[in-house]
Amino acid sequence: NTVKPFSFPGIRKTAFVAQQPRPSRLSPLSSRSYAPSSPALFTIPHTSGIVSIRKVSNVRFLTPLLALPPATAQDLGGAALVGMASAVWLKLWTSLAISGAIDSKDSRKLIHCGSGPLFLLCWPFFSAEGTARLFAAGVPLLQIVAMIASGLAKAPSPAKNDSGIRAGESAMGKPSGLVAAISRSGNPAEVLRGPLIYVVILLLATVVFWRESVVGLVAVAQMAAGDGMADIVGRRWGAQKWSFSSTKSYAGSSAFALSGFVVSVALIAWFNFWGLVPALTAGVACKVALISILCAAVELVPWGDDNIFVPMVASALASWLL
Ligand SMILES: Nc1ccn([C@@H]2O[C@H](COP(=O)(O)OP(=O)(O)OP(=O)(O)O)[C@@H](O)[C@H]2O)c(=O)n1
Ligand SMILES: C/C(=C\CO)CCC[C@H](C)CCC[C@H](C)CCCC(C)C
Repeated sequence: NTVKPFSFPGIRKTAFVAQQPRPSRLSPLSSRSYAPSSPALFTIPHTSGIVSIRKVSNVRFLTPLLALPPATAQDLGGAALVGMASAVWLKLWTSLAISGAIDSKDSRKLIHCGSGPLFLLCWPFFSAEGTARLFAAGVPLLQIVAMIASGLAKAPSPAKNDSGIRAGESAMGKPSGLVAAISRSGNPAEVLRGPLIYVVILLLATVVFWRESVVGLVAVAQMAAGDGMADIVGRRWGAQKWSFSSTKSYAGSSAFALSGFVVSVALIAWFNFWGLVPALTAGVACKVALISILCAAVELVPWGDDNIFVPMVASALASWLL
């Protein structure tokens, strides 16, 4: 690998892009090469023109990164940035849930809807090396460790104020930030169920599918956007229930199919933009629509965990149809 500097005219910044030889280790889909290179990850402010690698190495904090092979530096930097973005994302919803600005049910479902797709949106910023997926997988892995630590924490004692549950608190008392934002009742043990399974699925999608296949994209979109929106929409506008269910509504299932479809298609278009997957054709869009409808039907099944069954069925259907 070589490092090639280039400048953006008028922006007065220089980016360093790892110019990688077409990796033979990647799957046939990737090596078919839908794009020339990975995007620039680091931009280094400077005052004029193109800077040399020696000048950049004067930026102290970058020196250890520059000593690494460019692809490794890109993946390490990428994982650190995505990890930080993840912390900011969770902090945002946690603060809103704790302050009482939004209901913890909504913060939980908005985190559910957004985390998976946002994480996938970051995948193109990693290098084309075969090990890149392992660096990316470090983000859900660290999250799993944090969730196990929060989940094993002692449940807080019930709030002393019997007049009601204060904003940001629950029947279980005042839970920790993450627990407040992603558990239903404020019981830390709940983090070890649906939320933990969700992040394990993200980890598996990263390691197993990575960005060379649309299967992982579709599976995560159905689990995150589809299932999350079914709840958000169904709880508000889901008065008309399915005849066989007292909780699941037509509105919820329609929101599932529509959001699962829109987010799957958007992710495929994003990955195609970076040249990582083939262009979205009408045929592929129709198949994704069918997968979204079938996953919405799976969500109606009253047993099992949606965070397991939905991505399992979605990945099986996507592997078969796409
Ligand atoms: N097809 C669906 C799915 C969900 N809902 C609404 O969303 C709520 C929660 O549904 P669901 O996610 O299936 O319940 P749980 O799995 O128990 O909740 P969670 O995912 O938060 O664990 C339901 O009560 C219902 O109001 C709906 O109307 N139609
Ligand atoms: C509440 C959840 C599921 C319940 O059905 C989702 C839990 C999500 C995790 C707490 C957070 C996962 C973060 C991702 C690993 C990384 C997101 C990165 C992105 C850039 C925001």
